[in-house]
Amino acid sequence: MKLTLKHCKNYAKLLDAYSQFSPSPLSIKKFIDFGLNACETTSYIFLRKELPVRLANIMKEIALLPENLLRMPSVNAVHQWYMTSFREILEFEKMDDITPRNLRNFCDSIVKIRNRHSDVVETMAQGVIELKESHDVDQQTEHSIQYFLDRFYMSRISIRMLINQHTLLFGGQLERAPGPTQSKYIGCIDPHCNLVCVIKDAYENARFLCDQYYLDSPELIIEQHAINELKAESDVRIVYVPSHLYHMLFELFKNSMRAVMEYHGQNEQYPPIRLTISKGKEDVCLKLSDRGGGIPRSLHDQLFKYMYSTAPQPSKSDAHTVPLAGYGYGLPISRLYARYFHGDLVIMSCEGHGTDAVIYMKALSNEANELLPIFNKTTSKFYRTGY
Ligand SMILES: CS(=O)(=O)N1CCC(Oc2ccc(-c3c(C(=O)NC[C@H]4CC[C@H](C(=O)O)CC4)noc3-c3cc(Cl)c(O)cc3O)cc2)CC1
Repeated sequence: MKLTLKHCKNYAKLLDAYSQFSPSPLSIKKFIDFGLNACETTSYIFLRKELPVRLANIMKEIALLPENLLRMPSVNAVHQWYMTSFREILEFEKMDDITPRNLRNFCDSIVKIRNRHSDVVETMAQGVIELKESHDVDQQTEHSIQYFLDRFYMSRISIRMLINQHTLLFGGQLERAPGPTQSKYIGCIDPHCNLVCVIKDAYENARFLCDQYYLDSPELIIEQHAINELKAESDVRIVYVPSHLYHMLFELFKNSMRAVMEYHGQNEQYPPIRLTISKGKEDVCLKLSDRGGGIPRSLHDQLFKYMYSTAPQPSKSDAHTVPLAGYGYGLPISRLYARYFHGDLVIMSCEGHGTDAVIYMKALSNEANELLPIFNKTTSKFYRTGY
């Protein structure tokens, strides 16, 4: 649909209108309680407002990005995807009657939006590279980009969580096996997530890559400690989104394996990665400890940067020495997944020895609230002044 000037003015007004609302954070408990007695109409009425609110809040920040970045082809493409998705979802706010047809069209529409945005992370990374290759990037711009991308990817995690819950609960794609449903999940949430199962899955997949590249890999030793409930043989469980936890663990195992294999060279015996699971009253912690020689404290912040000011582009010729500065977004986005439900991901490295990486999660699902970026005057001020 061609956007006339009138349309653009209308959308600018709608963007302002929806960005005046703050996103409404949900806890894992609220997701579970709703999913146990799920009503599609209730979910539709909530989402047809909440999705445009969350889109509008982050779109206002996209508009505040440095001009040079906003003009990059890849960043412009992402901006267009957001405007198209915002326009499409608003169509449902205009509908008064709620019919099975409208509910089905809504489901189809949010699946289309999810698919449209599937390559946003890679496309934004390409936009940052386009900027670096065409402009000198000062420190203020780099800080603005770091600040924006943390908020932008957190917003994207939250929007995809809402879409996934609705489409998994009501999308009807999953053919239910006859008789009592086999799936214990509530949408993408596992109410009894066995941590050891997710840990072993992430470890085996990271180990496969490590074996392919280094022809060997460090072993994994797991210890579990939990107050009260843990009997000798049972595994620690938590109400969580296994795919989020897998993403974090896979990234951390890759980093530990790379450090250990690079630090110990052609050793016959590589020191194992030790993973400690602890469940307290407030926190569930997963600590990965490796003896990969660690990194200097001065480089800690580099690990979480989306943009490298100094590291050269890794040339194909020296592919065997994978630089500290990678070009993924694995670690910063893993930290966002941990923070999304009010947890955290912390790296503590001791140069000359090794690194501890700790994933903190909330033990109680009613405390695991979404952490959502909110557009307001303070946000705008940061983009203008940098603090
Ligand atoms: C942005 S990203 O998400 O895409 N990503 C971040 C991750 C990065 O890869 C890695 C991997 C491992 C390491 C690493 C080293 C290491 O490498 N030491 C040796 C260098 C010490 C400085 C030395 C120098 O002075 O430059 C040059 C050698 N030591 O300890 C770790 C380590 C890190 C994490 Cl986070 C961990 O969880 C476990 C670990 O053992 C660093 C970087 C790709 C990019």
